Amino acid sequence: MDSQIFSLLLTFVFLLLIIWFLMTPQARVQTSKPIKLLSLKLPPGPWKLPFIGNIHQLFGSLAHHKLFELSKEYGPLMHIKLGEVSNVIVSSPEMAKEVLKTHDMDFAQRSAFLAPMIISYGCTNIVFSPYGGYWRQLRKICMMELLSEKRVQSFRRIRHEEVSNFIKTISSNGRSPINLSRMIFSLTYGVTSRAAFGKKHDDQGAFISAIHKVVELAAGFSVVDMYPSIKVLQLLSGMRSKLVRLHKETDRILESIINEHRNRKTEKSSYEEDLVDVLLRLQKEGGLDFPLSDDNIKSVILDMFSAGSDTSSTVVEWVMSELLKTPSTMRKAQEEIRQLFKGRGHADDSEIRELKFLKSVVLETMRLHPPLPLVPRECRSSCEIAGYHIPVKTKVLINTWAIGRDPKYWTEPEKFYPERFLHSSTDLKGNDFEFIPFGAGRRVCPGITFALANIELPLAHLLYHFDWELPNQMKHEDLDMTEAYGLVVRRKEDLFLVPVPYNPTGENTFLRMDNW
Ligand code: HEM
Repeated sequence: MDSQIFSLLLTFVFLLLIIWFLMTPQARVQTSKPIKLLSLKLPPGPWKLPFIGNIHQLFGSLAHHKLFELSKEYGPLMHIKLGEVSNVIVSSPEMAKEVLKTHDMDFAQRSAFLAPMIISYGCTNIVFSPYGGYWRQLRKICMMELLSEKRVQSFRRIRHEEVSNFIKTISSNGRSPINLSRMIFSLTYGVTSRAAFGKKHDDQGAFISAIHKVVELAAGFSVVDMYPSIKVLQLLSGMRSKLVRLHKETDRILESIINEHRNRKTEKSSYEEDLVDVLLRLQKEGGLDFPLSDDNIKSVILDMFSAGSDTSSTVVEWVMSELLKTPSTMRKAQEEIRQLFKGRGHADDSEIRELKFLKSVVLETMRLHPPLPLVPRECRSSCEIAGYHIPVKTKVLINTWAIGRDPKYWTEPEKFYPERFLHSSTDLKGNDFEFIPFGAGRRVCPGITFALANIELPLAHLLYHFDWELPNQMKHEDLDMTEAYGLVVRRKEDLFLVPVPYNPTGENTFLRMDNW
């Protein structure tokens, strides 16, 4: 947990104790309800302090690190209490399989908390809507229409144009250090904006910055989410007003985009449709079990950005960081790409997909840096796992960061060694429980194809067109790999690098990208 959250927590713990004692006896009985559950055979866990539970045990480090450490002592199915909220932490492939496969139905839901309630129109988005008919319909729209293989392919031109501009911008910078992190995030948002809205919108900057803030606030570890019954905290912490402001901003922008699309005179072919077009068409056609409202459309579009952009960008950022740390692996990846691009300066998407070593590099990076290290679920109906009782409404966090480091499955788990994936047929859809960066089961990520296209293409070009150096003669081993706090775990410090153009034939290969 970062220092900002730590100081916020300390302030509020004191405040909370006062509020708790001032509460009526009736209300105190209510907050003591979850404590009663401890008399059942819950999974083991560290001793809980009154009122704060195990909050203090998450201080000093990021939650997924601390939880991994605790799981070594208490086991792969561990019970902790954060304020009022009961949490079960899953830290091994075996337990993940139990939760996400054997008991998939029981855990096919996420806990609603304040940020998605306010930002995503009362959790009517795909990510947070409760399991049931509404979610099933949205999910189907997602799989069949928005994120299907065919749709992702239809955005090929957009990806190529954006990557081409990205590479040209880097090359125009000469050999001075660039903030590669910022450029990667802006590239992914650019591609997503054009895929969702058809063009880069005038308000794109404001929209992206609002989404960034939403992702920051949506980790679910804020005081307001740990004490959901003490509503006054939402006001005292300023969280509610911050979220309401962000919601108004994103809603205003999405409203104007929807109106713009509605007022457009010309019809588009299905191949040219952007995501807003698709959703408006489905709204007009009807045929769903519920009328698709404008707010439903907005919440789905928000998902595409909030669930899709930072996650994909952060993988590219971590790949570049890991390759900078291990120059021999960087060279190996470059050799493979340079062989494929030889004489052309580019390659087809299908050829890039066949780059075995690049793929292994991406997988190994996601093993060590899963963008969502704690996959959130909720128990829908009480059940038994490994002989322990999991009460309904328990929050479940699957620690994919810990699972990717399980020494039973990974030799030298902390080592960045892409070769371990070279001859394996690793499945990303959640069938191999020792590697589940996209989750598993009914609520597995539906954006895998879209994500991989947005990761592999820019990476192949970054590695083909440039050699990379660290600024100020920094040594590779000194590159800081500290993670930042957030729902999506990025680098704490932006990645500044010096690009050295690679130009084997002496001609300008960047220009060739125009004919790509
Ligand atoms: C490297 C990139 C990405 C990673 C690592 C990632 C990871 C995840 C994970 C772990 C989940 C939760 C799965 C579970 O509960 O089992 C998830 C859900 C989701 N992801 Fe992704 N994701 C990525 C990219 C994307 C993209 C590009 C999109 C869309 C444009 C997307 C849309 C979604 C949605 C809508 C859900 C909610 C699914 C549901 O609840 O039914 N993701 N993602």
